[in-house]
Amino acid sequence: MGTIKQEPSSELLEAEARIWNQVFSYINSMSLKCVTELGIPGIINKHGRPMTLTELMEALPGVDRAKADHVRRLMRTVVHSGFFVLEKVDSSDEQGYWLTPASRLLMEDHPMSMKAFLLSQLDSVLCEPWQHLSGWFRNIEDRTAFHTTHGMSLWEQKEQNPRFGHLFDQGMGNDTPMVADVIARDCRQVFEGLGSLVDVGGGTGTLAKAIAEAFPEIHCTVLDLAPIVAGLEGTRNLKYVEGDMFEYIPPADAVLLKWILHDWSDEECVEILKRCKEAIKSNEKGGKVVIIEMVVDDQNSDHKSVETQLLFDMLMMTVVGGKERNQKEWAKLFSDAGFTNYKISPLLGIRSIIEVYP
Ligand SMILES: C[S@@+](CC[C@H](N)C(=O)[O-])C[C@H]1O[C@@H](n2cnc3c(N)ncnc32)[C@H](O)[C@@H]1O
Ligand SMILES: O=c1cc(-c2ccc(O)c(O)c2)oc2c(O)c(O)ccc12
Repeated sequence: MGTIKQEPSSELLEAEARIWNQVFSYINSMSLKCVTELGIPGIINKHGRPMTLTELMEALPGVDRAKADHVRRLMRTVVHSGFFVLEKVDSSDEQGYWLTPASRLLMEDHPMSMKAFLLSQLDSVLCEPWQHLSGWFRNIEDRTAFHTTHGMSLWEQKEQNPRFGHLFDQGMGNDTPMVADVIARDCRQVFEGLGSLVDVGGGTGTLAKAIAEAFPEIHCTVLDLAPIVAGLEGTRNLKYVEGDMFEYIPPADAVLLKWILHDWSDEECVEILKRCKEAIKSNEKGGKVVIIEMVVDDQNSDHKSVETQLLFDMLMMTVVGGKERNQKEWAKLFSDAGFTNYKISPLLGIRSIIEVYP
């Protein structure tokens, strides 16, 4: 009697494939990092038309022609992920690599380049903490897995490791041109009519500078910690103030918080928001706080957007000890800090502009 061979069920095979796909998804990130480090988006752009593998090999500095087939396989992966397309090259049967909107943003000299963002996020300083996440869950001492890994906060690491510090600041800075563009074009009503604005935790002032230019009537102040703003020169309608947002925020018609509150716990956010409320209290129309952050929405948003928001939330938990919040969580913070009203405008992709009123 022959044995009956039991085929693995299709469900099992699907489960296996799902695990492979999830386990290897970091290879997508790292392949994209490699393509970016090799400068391939810029090389194809400079070429000006779809670029064959042979042409790419000729233009790639420091990569031996013997690696052509490896480059082809690398490119096949990032084409599959949607970062490049294969297009017919004029007057030949050959196909060449061409850019998509996403790979254009990885060119060094694109005005809204995200190259530094990619390189900073995939640096080993920020990847290593993920190896220690479960260890951190079992450890009640450390605020984050970043602490468990590096023995210090992200902000301390930036100071101690200038290579990483510079890379991280450049990566954060990558976000500003996109936000500044949307503010100046699609969100003018949020800033129009203000006489003064303080950008709390505004770093070296790239966003405040863009606002000061787009709205010449607004007097802008950048508040950040002393080491960040020391020695920076203002302009006619922009000045720098050193200080701690938990202590005191200078008075203004509006306070701007971009990517600040997601670094902090609910209790810390309420403290910051109370200082904001004091800062706007002398405004006769009541003033407002303008927050640029995500509002996590797992009910109405599409699957990919929610996934990106959840990944950001995990990043905040792991690197700084903050969190991304849903509408209910935001509403609670505002009411706990003594504000009476707020308006959420989802104008910035998966982020929103939240206007909060006393
Ligand atoms: C994640 S960065 C955001 C920077 C900028 N708003 C942006 O969106 O690019 C957080 C900023 O908060 C600043 N910061 C941290 N603690 C602060 C404090 N107690 N008072 C003022 N600024 C602070 C940091 O120096 C840093 O520039
Ligand atoms: O690791 C971080 C990365 C970023 C970041 C995200 C998307 C971008 O396009 C960008 O240019 C920077 O933002 C952070 C942040 O806002 C924090 O408060 C703390 C850590 C991070």
